[in-house]
Amino acid sequence: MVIAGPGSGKTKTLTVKLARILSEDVHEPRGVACITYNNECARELEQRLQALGIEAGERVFIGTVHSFSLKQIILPYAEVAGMGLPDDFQVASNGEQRGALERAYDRIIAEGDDPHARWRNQLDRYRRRYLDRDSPEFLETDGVLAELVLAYEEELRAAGLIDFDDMTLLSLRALKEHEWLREAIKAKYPVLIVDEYQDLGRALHQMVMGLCFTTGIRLFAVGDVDQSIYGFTGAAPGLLQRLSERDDVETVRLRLNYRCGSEIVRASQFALGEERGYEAPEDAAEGTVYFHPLQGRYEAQAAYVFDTLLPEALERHPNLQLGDVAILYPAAWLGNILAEAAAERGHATIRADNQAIYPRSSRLMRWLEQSAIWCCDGWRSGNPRFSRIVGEANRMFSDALQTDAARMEFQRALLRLLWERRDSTLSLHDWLGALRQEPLVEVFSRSRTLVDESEKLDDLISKTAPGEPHEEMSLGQFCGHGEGNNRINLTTLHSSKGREFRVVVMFGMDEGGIPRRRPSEREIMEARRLFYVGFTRAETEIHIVCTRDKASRFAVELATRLSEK
Ligand SMILES: Nc1ncnc2c1ncn2[C@@H]1O[C@H](COP(=O)(O)OP(=O)(O)OP(=O)(O)O)[C@@H](O)[C@H]1O
Repeated sequence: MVIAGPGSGKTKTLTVKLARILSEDVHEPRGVACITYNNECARELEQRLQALGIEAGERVFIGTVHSFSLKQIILPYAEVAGMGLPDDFQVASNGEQRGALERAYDRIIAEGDDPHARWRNQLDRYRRRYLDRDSPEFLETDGVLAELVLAYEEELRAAGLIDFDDMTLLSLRALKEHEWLREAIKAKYPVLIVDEYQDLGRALHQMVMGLCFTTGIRLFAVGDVDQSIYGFTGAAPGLLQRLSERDDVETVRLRLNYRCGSEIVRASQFALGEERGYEAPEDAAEGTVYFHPLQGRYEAQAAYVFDTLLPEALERHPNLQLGDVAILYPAAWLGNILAEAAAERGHATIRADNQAIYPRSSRLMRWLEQSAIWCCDGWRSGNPRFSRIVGEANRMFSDALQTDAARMEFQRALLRLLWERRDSTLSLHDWLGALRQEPLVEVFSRSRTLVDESEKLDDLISKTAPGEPHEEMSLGQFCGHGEGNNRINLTTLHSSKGREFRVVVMFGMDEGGIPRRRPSEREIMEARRLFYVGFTRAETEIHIVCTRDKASRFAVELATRLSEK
């Protein structure tokens, strides 16, 4: 287990280790399973592995704990493990989940309030917190919630559906019950690799305990308790600590931060409020921390970022490209203000938050971007290669493309379609529509797991339709073709995790935003870690933009401690 701070090379170590294990330790047909927090992290790992000459495929599973549960446990073993699912079960869409909650609410609570606003988060948290449905903790900690959870799960099951949390819960239950299932997983994947352990929650932790410490799968995990920012989704960073303290776990701690300039590394520990002894390597550049207490509304502050802060940074670093710059903010609505200000000045942006025109973390969307790049230029440059696009499709659509003949037919249809549309000026709407119509329609109709993803595609198709706000969007704009590395990154602090940029602007660093209004002790601690995660994305310059007189307590403390030196 590697426990280390930001920029210490955890992800780099993990990918190199994975590559070495695959080429030297684990021989065909066995492989390695690598579990990470979200699809964005999975893509990042796949790309880094590719740079080492390793394609994810038959022998390497890279994905979230949900996709591991679904693809490696539920789909192959639901029936023999007696999971009680119908043969043709489906993954519930958002609408179906809402329906199940409404029906469960009417059965159990029925007080006339909005079940989604009032109960959804509580329900999710309770389900992730208490995994064993027969345990006294589950049944007694909150009797009403326990009943609501049971009713909700019954409603889903009655409709032949499972949702995301079910994936891990059902898998965990089956693994606990059946030693043969654990042995089967071990036969296929004698090594399990886990990235971002601190954010993965109880279900994964219990899976790891069963698969690794009972069944004997080798474990390699990396994490950082200080970067735990998903408490609200059930992350429990204490589990990482507990694992590292076991006698049969060797824990390695890394001290150097290779990413950030030395001044930024030093300041980052003030941002966290803990002295961790992290340092930059001896030959590291210094890096600079800037504070910008501003007056006025966020619109005016955004104008300052684009008209003053950014031009000055570009002047200091003549080879800086806009793609090396990221603006981070605590909530997506601030991203709207920034996106508008950027557009008014003719800057292209890439947004990674839930207000983005489509969710960048979606696996299908990433695949569509890659296919679009192929149409714009990849068919000529080999970047990406068509075989890679097909490989990813085969993995993503594995439950719909089960035979060689089906895969071949899909590949032919896809190639024909993309080949005829090698033009970056095509309307995105038409391109997506054609893809949806031909190769994808079959896949979606045969798949039991892609309802959510197909809804995202349909949503994007309607947002780009004639008369809609994004009707002008071209294929090239969709995938950033021709803009090189010139799109400014706009992202929430949460989505900036794991990434790095030469210049980072932390925007809206105000009380009420980070932490939120009237925070609990726990929320203050998590907000501080979020502040720290954002801060440590910067290589060369970090800019804290805040409202004068309203600055976040974390920014104030940081400025005070830096001025004390
Ligand atoms: N031993 C090393 N020597 C030089 N550079 C390194 C070394 N290890 C990692 N790096 C570089 O440092 C940067 C940070 O590495 P990486 O992303 O793996 O860190 P991390 O620990 O996963 O960070 P975080 O937790 O903040 O996401 C990368 O640019 C990586 O290439």
